[in-house]
Amino acid sequence: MAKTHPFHSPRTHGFVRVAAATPVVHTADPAANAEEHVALIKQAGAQGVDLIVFPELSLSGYAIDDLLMQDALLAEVERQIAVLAEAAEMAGVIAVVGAPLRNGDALYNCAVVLGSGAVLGVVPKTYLPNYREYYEKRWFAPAASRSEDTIVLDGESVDFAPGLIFEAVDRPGFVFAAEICEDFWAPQPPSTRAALAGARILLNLSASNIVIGKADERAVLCASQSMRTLSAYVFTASGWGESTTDLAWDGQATIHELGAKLAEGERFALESHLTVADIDVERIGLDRLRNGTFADCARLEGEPATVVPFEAGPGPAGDLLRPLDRFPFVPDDPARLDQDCYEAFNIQVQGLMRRMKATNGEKLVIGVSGGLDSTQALLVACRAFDRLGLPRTGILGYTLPGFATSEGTKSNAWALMKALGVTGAEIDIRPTATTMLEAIGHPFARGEPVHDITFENVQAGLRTDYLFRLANQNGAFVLGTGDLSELALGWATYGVGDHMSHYNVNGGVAKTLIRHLIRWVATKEYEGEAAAVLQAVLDTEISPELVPAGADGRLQSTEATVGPYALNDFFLFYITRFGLKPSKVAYLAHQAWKDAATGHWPTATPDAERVEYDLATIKHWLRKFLFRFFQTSQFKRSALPNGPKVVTGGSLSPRGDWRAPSDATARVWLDELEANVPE
Ligand SMILES: Nc1ncnc2c1ncn2[C@@H]1O[C@H](COP(=O)(O)OP(=O)(O)OC[C@H]2O[C@@H]([n+]3cccc(C(=O)O)c3)[C@H](O)[C@@H]2O)[C@@H](O)[C@H]1O
Ligand SMILES: Nc1ncnc2c1ncn2[C@@H]1O[C@H](COP(=O)(O)OP(=O)(O)OP(=O)(O)O)[C@@H](O)[C@H]1O
Ligand SMILES: NC(=O)CC[C@H](N)C(=O)O
Repeated sequence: MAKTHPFHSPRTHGFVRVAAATPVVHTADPAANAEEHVALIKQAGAQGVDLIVFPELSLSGYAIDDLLMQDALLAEVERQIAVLAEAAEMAGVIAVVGAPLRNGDALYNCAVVLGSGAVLGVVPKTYLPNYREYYEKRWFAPAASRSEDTIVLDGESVDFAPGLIFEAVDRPGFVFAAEICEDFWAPQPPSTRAALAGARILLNLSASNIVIGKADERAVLCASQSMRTLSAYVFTASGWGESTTDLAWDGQATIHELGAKLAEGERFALESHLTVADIDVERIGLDRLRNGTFADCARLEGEPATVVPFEAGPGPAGDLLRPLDRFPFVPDDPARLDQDCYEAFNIQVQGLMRRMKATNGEKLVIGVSGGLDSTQALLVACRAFDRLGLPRTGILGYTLPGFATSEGTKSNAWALMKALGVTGAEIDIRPTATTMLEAIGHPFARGEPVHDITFENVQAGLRTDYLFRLANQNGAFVLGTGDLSELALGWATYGVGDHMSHYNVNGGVAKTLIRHLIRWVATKEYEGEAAAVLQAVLDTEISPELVPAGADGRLQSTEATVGPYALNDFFLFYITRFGLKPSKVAYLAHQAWKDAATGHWPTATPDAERVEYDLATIKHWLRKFLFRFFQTSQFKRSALPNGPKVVTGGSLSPRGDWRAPSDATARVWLDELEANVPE
């Protein structure tokens, strides 16, 4: 399929490409500064940038003191604005530049928005710093003192006000506003109002001199402003060339979205350069949609804003320019992964401890298969018992071999129970299963190799039956093991089956994270025999082991049936956390997974798991996921045991993040996928 299909363009999926420009500054030389601007605007155009923003007073230089009062300088700035408007039009970008501009008898520190060969509007600075090293009130008037809401530039009258909103008429969600440096150090930055009025991209033109610790301060402000206002925040501060008479300038440039950093430029660089990223304005819109507090705040605190319409450029093409995790539930930054595992494990342990305490429980029952989920639940139980001061012998682990249980998993189960010091026991479920299969007249009981769903569920059901009765007999409760990914897929036997338990510690944890959690606990808490058996569990292929090996000797493989968990967890995150369209989920999955050699992998990902998926494979499994998730498995999620929410992607408990009817159809998602994802 030719890469010219609109599916392959970031623009189709609601991305806006922004550039934070860091030009070399020529002190008090507007013509030289304009040349730097033109070069960067051309570069941006060539990279498919939609919106480029320059630092504060970028046309004059910031630290020029009383030169700001010179007629020759101010007139030259006005002349160069016309030059830049033309350059922006030629490059097909919207440019926002910093300039000192006269209006009436006052001088304002302004953001000038240029598009379609003209000035679209001018935003004067609201908060002028006049403390410590800053003396802006000596030269500038604040926005609030203006007597006019328009300004005449190059013979044209345009809007002149803080909080102007610029909205693309041809690109839904491409709505931005600008503020100037000190503005966002104020307790109530103008950009907060702009966001409440609909702006999704907030720009900051800054001339923030650098002192030790300042870069972190700005990064915190950018992250928190983008998180609090559910927006993207683009910050660019003046760099090399600003006057060092009394201060120094590092040219920090960052792009944040919903609290996360998308891109960061080189600081203390000596060359003009761009920091570019694709902002997901569609996702910002969806997040605002589901977060009622944003709308409530807009009603309480919002003010009407002047909206300036504009025509956007053709938009970004080629690959997506933003960081994209292959595993949304497993960060590839080792420090972050360590923190996530610490939190996930402690959430699980706390959940269980509280339930043990509340029920005066001293024992629990768990089916130990030697697979990933029951291993993780067992590790959680051990930690909870240790912290409660209860002997681990109160954890009653049962290995319950059936018709397809392999020697490998059974011996792992036994080794695990022994190494962890819990009470182990084994009950062969085959005689009881045979009795049940006989009673219901199943052909397997007559010796026929019929391994259908009934055959599978008889075993899963009997295991559960045994565990619940053992719980009654021992004054214990049954610990559930099913994970978030299995809940998404309906990959559990309903009711009388592994779907049910008295308390489930894994229901909030995605399968891709469970693997890393086991690795994390193994490294932090265990050594010797226990660490070795945990590694053996990690090395075992995921299988329910309900159907005997085929003629080729291969065991039933879960991922061969439901698709790779790596992809399923990717789909799950973007569909439940943000409500993205299937075509966009497919696009993001393709960008993240199409090339195993690019991007980052979570540390400790085995080489064999460093795979790639082409678009056809992604579409195939996404189709299955959508059908399972939206159409066939909700009834299983509507009746779930208690258990803690763990990941930000959401829980699937009907008492938590996800409520849905159990009798819906997946049609709208399947149709959207077929219509918009090429074969
Ligand atoms: N919307 C709805 N509302 C109410 N009931 C609904 C329903 N849709 C189906 N049903 C009924 O539900 C039943 C089907 O559900 P269910 O009995 O669960 O059976 P089902 O989902 O067909 O089978 C369970 C699947 O989970 C797999 N499994 C089981 C155990 C462990 C693991 C694992 O690896 O962890 C995997 C197993 O391999 C099998 O593919 C049918 O009787 C059907 O009529
Ligand atoms: N042979 C077994 N012995 C004891 N319990 C079992 C056995 N097989 C399954 N179970 C119980 O049923 C649950 C679901 O079974 P399943 O095999 O699907 O999960 P798992 O092996 O723990 O992990 P995974 O789903 O990752 O393979 C298990 O977590 C376990 O509690
Ligand atoms: N130019 C400005 O508005 C600078 C003030 C800003 N608070 C800073 O610390 O850099």
